Amino acid sequence: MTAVLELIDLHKRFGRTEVIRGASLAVQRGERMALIGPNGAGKSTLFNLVSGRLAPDSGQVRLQGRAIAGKPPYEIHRLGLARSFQVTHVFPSLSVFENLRCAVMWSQGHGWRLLRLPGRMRRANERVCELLDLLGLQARREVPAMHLSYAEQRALEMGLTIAGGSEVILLDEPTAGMSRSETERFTQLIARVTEGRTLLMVEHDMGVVFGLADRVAVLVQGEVIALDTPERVRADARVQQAYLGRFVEAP
Ligand SMILES: Nc1ncnc2c1ncn2[C@@H]1O[C@H](COP(=O)(O)OP(=O)(O)OP(=O)(O)O)[C@@H](O)[C@H]1O
Repeated sequence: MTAVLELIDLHKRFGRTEVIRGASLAVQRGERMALIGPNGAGKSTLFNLVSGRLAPDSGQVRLQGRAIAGKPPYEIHRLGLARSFQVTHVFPSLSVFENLRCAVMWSQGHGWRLLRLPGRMRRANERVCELLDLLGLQARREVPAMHLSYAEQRALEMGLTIAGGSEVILLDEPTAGMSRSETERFTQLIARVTEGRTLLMVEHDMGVVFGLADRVAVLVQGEVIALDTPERVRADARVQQAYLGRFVEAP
């Protein structure tokens, strides 16, 4: 197996507090990995180090073998890593179609003027149609994003994340705020849109973790203390201790 994304001995401190303390893990090509850990463990910080929002104090991040730590987010995106955020980044007054087309254009490095070239416009529109089918949003394509339901907005956000066809997808709490039935549908959507890609996601919902993840990485106080299949991680005594036993409540 080939590691597509590698985190190697990462360290990051804010002031006097070391938040990431030698975190290492490798995500294999085509794997779906969940990153879990108690509140304040450093999950978002780790995502920020991988996606380029923060630079590590030491250590390295490798994307398809290439060192990316410290590069700006747009460059890391162009190299094949896309990240979603807990807060949605949609343009509220633009339609679903227009939002997706902006993301497709941006990922190809085109501005509006270049899109006027007929070939580019046609290719961008075709890609948007593929995305609408994949997301189940074809019937909602002309609706302004602000009129979508919460779950539809999250689906659109997912579309914006994958629009550029990145190999590696980072999802930050993709089902946060959803009802049980919305969560189940969205879990299926995540499985569909990440088919054939590599996924690393922060997720608190153990139903989603067990439904999607091939392996689970457990971050506690800035260190990866376990990295294994969901079942083995659930049985790990250190994980039980870190979660004060609550992890056993998983399905
Ligand atoms: N920019 C920052 N400046 C100072 N401290 C920070 C900064 N970002 C995060 N922290 C601190 O780092 C620690 C880890 O935060 P982080 O958000 O990465 O944890 P988390 O595992 O994502 O938590 P949660 O599950 O609650 O979202 C926390 O104590 C937080 O207060």
